[in-house]
Amino acid sequence: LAVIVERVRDLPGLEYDFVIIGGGTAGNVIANRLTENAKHTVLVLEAGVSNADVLNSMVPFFCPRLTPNTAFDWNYTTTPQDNLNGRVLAYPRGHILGGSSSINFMAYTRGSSDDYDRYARLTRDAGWSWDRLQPYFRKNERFTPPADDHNTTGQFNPAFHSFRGINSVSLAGFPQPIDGRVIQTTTELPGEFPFNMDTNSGNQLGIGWTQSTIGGGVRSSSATSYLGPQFVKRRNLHVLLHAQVARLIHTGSSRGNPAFREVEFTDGVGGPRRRARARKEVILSAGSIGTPHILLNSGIGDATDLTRVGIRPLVHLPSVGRNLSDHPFVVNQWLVNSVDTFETINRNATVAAADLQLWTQEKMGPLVDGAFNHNGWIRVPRNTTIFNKFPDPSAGPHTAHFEFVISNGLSHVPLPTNIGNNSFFVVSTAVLTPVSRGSITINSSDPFAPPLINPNFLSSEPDISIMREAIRSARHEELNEFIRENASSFFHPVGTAGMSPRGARYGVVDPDLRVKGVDGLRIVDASVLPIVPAGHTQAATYVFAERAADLIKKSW
Ligand SMILES: Cc1cc2nc3c(=O)[nH]c(=O)nc-3n(C[C@H](O)[C@H](O)[C@H](O)COP(=O)(O)OP(=O)(O)OC[C@H]3O[C@@H](n4cnc5c(N)ncnc54)[C@H](O)[C@@H]3O)c2cc1C
Repeated sequence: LAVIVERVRDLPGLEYDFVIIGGGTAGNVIANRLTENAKHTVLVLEAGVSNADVLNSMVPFFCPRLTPNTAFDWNYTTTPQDNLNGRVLAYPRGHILGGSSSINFMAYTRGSSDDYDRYARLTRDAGWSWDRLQPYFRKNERFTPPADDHNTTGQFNPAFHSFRGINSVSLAGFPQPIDGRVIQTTTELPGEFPFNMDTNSGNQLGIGWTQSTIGGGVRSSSATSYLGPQFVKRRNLHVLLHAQVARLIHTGSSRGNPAFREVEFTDGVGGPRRRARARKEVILSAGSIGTPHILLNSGIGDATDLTRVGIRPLVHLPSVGRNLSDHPFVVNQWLVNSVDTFETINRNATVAAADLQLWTQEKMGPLVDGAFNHNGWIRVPRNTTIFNKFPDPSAGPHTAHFEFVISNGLSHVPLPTNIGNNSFFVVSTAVLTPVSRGSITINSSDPFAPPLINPNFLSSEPDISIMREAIRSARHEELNEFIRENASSFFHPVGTAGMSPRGARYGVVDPDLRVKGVDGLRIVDASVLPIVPAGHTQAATYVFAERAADLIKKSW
């Protein structure tokens, strides 16, 4: 019996110890770790398609081709953004096994130690602190040589990395002509842009070499790693694709709380609805958009809001879908006279075909890397007046307020039509410590109608001030209007099913990730992070999932 199947008729049954909703970044970690114990049976319900043989998901340089508006994306859009001149933004999420780890830009960035220590403080659970999570970083990460096997001495610090985990991470495997100039800047302007040999050490500040979830020149996702060939042959693990979950079913009560141990889903795209049952727990891992959407569809959320759309409230949990935080992002580009930039590959079919042949035959050449070889993690200067008006929103002194993503050209295809034959140098900027909070809500009782996604970007003054500072340090003019006209998402939403201390009157899950006031249901994905870390969010998601797997195993 194949373990990854497309129809219910190919499953041995519909009752398992654990039913995991979403075969994404976190969901596949849980599936892997729980089935290490041969006695635990696990079913993963994934709405999206198979990742097998999806070339754009395998070839790192093709990552921008996976979103938006493809079969691998949920193709969500935001509500019109009041503070972005009313613009509606694409809001991609992976609709494919591996979830967003199969379509993301692969940057492996942990954030700062301060971020995790703040999670521990906010949840009153020291288990979420930087030090206590180190074993879980190590279980996740497998640091591997870059595709070109170059000498990486001085480009990362091995002391902070694991070479034995499951998910491959590597440095860039193809040199870009700008690499030397970026490093030269760190020696010429060490005050503003100091070099940091390893920005994943917990002290992230400075400019460093990008580490990415790539192994041997190929993307490493939760599907290729945690559901790799050595794991999917486990007889106690089943994965059902094209299974879109509509809602959780109330199955009586246990331990004094309503229990939700059944899941209603589609058997095939647009197919009939079926139900799966968990003897032990349902694990909701549908991501920062999918998870609150499914909770609301199931009657778990703000009772007044649910009643208004015709859904009977079963558990009044007003924080569901609130508290969305995401990084606003702006692409800043400069004309260059070089033609050895990304535009050449994206513009010239002959060059692209030769590069693809090199990748296919040898896993070498420019396609082995994603869209950047360097990132910078920077605090606004101490002498700015920004923090006279409002408190410093960062998690602590080792935490950046903004990020530089440094690219040898524009990575998105198709290229904008108004750039002619020009070539570019790109420093994108992101606010890492946003104060703005958005929401996921619904305006329909149809579980398959898309939710309303409002990241509410730049609705708080500190966010636009920090973005201004970020672009100023990358040298740009006419800043506010430029920002409102160009900012979009960095695709890092979290917090929509946030974790809070046990007994708190706000939040959606306890520090052991059980849904408050509910039995038989936990949430394990990026939605539980109460605040977005000062880093891209996959590393934190993987590490939270690794610890969550241990918490679940311990309780059974
Ligand atoms: C375009 C893009 C680029 C990004 N770039 C980076 C980057 O470079 N570095 C980085 O660290 N982070 C990046 N991120 C963010 C990072 O990928 C996410 O934070 C992380 O993968 C989230 O993991 P998750 O487990 O919470 O959700 P996901 O990985 O999205 O998993 C959720 C899964 O649940 C499934 N699902 C949802 N609803 C249902 C339903 N109703 N029924 C059944 N299944 C359902 C989805 O199909 C999906 O497979 C990027 C994200 C995007 C979208």
